[in-house]
Amino acid sequence: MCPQDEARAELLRLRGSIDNMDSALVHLLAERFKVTKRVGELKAAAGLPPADTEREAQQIARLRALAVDADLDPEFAEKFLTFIVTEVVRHHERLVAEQRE
Ligand SMILES: C=C(O[C@@H]1C=C(C(=O)O)C=C[C@H]1O)C(=O)O
Repeated sequence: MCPQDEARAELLRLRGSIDNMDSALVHLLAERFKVTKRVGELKAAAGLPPADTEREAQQIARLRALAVDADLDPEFAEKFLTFIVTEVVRHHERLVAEQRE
């Protein structure tokens, strides 16, 4: 096999692995959002605030430490978590608004 064909074959293998991990991420996120939906419903029913910044600070500190151990950029880990949590809190706020309607 010529070097380009070898590179193409390796590229295909690597992309297969990337696709598997992207699938796992989507499934993990779907499960996480199912659980946070239950948390949102629980909080809305109990009159608790949609966001909990103390809990978020703990999660950020924990994920940053995990990222360092895993050789992942902790800034990226924090941005990724913040992106997800922002969306979760938006869902929770919508639940409260719907309850008021
Ligand atoms: C899920 C919760 O609600 C919000 C969303 C969080 C999350 O997505 O991890 C964390 C804290 C809260 O701001 C919670 O309070 O646990």
